[in-house]
Amino acid sequence: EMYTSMMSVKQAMLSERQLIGSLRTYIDHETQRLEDIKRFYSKVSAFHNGMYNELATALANPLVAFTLIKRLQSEWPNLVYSYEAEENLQALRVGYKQLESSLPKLEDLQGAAQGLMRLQDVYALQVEGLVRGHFQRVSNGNTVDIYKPPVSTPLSGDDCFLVGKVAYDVEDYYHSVQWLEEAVRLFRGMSWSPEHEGTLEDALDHLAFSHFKAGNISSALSLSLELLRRDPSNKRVLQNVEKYEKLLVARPSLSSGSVLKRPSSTYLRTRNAYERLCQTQGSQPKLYENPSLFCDYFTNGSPGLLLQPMKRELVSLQPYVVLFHDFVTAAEAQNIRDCALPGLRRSVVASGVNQTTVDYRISKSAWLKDSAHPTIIKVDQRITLLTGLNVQLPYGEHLQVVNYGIGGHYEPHFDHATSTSSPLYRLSSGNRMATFMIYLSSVEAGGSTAFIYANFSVPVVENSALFWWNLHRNGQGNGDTLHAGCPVLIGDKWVANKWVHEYGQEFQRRCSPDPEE
Ligand SMILES: O=C(O)CCC(=O)C(=O)O
Ligand SMILES: [Fe+2]
Repeated sequence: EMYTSMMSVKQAMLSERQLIGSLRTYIDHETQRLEDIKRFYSKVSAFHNGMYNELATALANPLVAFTLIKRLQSEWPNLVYSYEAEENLQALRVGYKQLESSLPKLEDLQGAAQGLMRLQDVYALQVEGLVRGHFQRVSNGNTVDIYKPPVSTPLSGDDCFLVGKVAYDVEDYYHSVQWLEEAVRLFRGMSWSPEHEGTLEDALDHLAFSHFKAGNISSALSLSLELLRRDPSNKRVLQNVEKYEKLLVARPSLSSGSVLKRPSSTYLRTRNAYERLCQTQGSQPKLYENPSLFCDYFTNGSPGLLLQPMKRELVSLQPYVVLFHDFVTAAEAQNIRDCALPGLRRSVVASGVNQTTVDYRISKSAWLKDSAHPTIIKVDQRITLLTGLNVQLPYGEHLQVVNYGIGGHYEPHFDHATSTSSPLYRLSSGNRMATFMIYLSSVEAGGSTAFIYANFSVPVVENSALFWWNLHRNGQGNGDTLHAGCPVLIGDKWVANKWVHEYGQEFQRRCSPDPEE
């Protein structure tokens, strides 16, 4: 599951570097082989050209006659039946096979394609722009760049074909139409390449069927006709053409089709708010107009913070959310990331009594014990100084370090358990009362933390930490803490979560029967 973490994507890059090496060797050997063949060709053809008029005299020379006979009996078959080409190819394949188990699998390609489509949706990016390597959105008729990459990476027709096909295979014709449209356009102006999976015919075929499923019969028909011109013997396409023609005669209204809708998903109810908050990247003006929000230097009355108070930014009162700037140093963040690296595994979520992987959380994570590194102990102590909370097991969980992947995200969720059977209760120290989340990296674009019902989002601020209470003082979950990690548009996002449970904090956060507190 390479696509679920940028760290694994980096490993894929190293594998490709090795592959380039063996391909270089292959090219060199094959070039050498062809040069040898060319030399033989030149020698023999020069002989024939030079001897044309004096063939009989030439052959009178026994040396000439001998070399002719020798060439035909020995040199030609040596060349024609040479194994060199196969041997070169074999060496290339051996190099590839050695790496094969560490290369991305089909599920990685599919996951990466899904990641692209997620970015397309959440950030309202235009497919045409993406294909040209741009991250653009159309708003009020103007095309605006969400992010300008230093070098743009255009996609090929085959790239688009694969994304479109991933959508097609799950009957998501909203996306398949858009991506296959681009594939067809690009394939039309392109010649065949040996590394490609699809052809113009494949793309036309899939696009025509997608249009048909979307109710756009006239597009399905014209694409099928184009396909039939290229492949007149294809009976299936011929049948489709006849079917589409009949349909159009019977119901001419089917010519344009309905406007394609995005496939629905589990979080449809909050989708618009979620996406709006992700797109605004934390720049919600009303937040700064609220006079009850402030920034200060904060010690929490802890002597340990007197000399170096923490820069506190109150982000929201209801729910109570604060951002502590420069909570860790760059070196500490690095230590934590390095420690987590070997233990990164696909992130899971609670599902009933179990834990499972889901599309709505795309990342890898690792749990770090205090003993993993002195930095973890320091971070624990700092959290305690700032919040007064007891973060030792079982009152606090181990530190969970998360690395997001391609379009990696965590859709709207609660950190606390909303059912009594949740695995979160295994520590027997109550529910997750508070979240302390450290941003261990920056990102270039995307990746904000969005609070859906509370209507704000916090952009990733490297080395800072976000703190909030998940529970009301009466122990009930605070519905306003519904939050999400927006898809990472550009960058390598790392966070670390410290979850603090109810037990052990009795003297730090007083209880109250008031359901509002
Ligand atoms: O990555 C984020 O911004 C949010 C992560 C989160 O909510 C979580 O890990 O529970
Ligand atoms: Fe969370």
